[in-house]
Amino acid sequence: MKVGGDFFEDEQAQASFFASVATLKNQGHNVAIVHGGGAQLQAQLTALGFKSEKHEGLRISPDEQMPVVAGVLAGTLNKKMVCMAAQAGLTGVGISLADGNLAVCEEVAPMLGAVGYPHPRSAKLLHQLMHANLTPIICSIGSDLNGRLYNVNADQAATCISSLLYADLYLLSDVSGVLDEKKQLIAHLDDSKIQQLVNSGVITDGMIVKVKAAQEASRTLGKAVQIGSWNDVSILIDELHRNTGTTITSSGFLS
Ligand SMILES: Nc1ncnc2c1ncn2[C@@H]1O[C@H](COP(=O)(O)OP(=O)(O)O)[C@@H](O)[C@H]1O
Ligand SMILES: CC(=O)N[C@@H](CCC(=O)OP(=O)(O)O)C(=O)O
Repeated sequence: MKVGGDFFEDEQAQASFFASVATLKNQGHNVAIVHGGGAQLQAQLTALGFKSEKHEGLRISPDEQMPVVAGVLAGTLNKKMVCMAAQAGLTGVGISLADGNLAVCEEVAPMLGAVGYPHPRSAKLLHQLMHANLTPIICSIGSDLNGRLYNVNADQAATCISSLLYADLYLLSDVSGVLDEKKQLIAHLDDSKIQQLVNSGVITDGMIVKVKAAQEASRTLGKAVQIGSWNDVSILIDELHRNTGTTITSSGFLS
């Protein structure tokens, strides 16, 4: 499960999300959590006098800004997530994509600076943590084999983790799912419909990155991916595969 958007500003959502994760664990499901924090990172960069812009939903991240980027995402927010988990009775272990050889990053484009695309490497650490009844809480900071740190979009980080675990993927944000031009929830999207909605400007900004990450996960895993709200996560408990948001299926997906 991946949480992003205003999650860090909403204490009620945090409590109910982690309570739901605890219930899922008690029901015998293993859960790994990936988190974003773009809004909090933006606020910290601004407070420190850095200008920060996004290109097609990805934050341009000069290497000299990486201490702040990593400080917020892998530091403050990752540890806050571990504390929230503890309040729900879960023992979380906060890690990054760079830990345990989970992933190796590749620079996306020189003009974006240290923005990385994560290639999955080893699920060993995740399996060991979950086997020990610990909940992995993963931030979207990665590295390459030369030791350069990268800022990874958290939806892409979640896709990487789901493919390592062959796990069902839930991308949970502050919207109920993908919305149409009348702001109505779209129950199901496939490749051609996504392309159409992106071309017509109905899907924009961070949602473009999110649907593309969901498409990639659906293709790799051969199963549907959910885009929904962390507010609805408790509904998932009774029926894990119930769709409360938008279900994404991509070519190669076999039902
Ligand atoms: N068609 C759409 N449906 C829903 N949200 C959309 C759409 N197009 C753009 N958005 C925007 O995308 C945002 C979610 O993407 P993003 O902010 O990157 O989420 P997160 O931080 O959870 O990854 C929504 O809050 C909304 O402002
Ligand atoms: C490269 C890139 O764009 N990285 C993201 C990482 C955080 C993120 O994705 O947070 P949300 O899920 O809350 O949006 C960023 O800097 O905002």
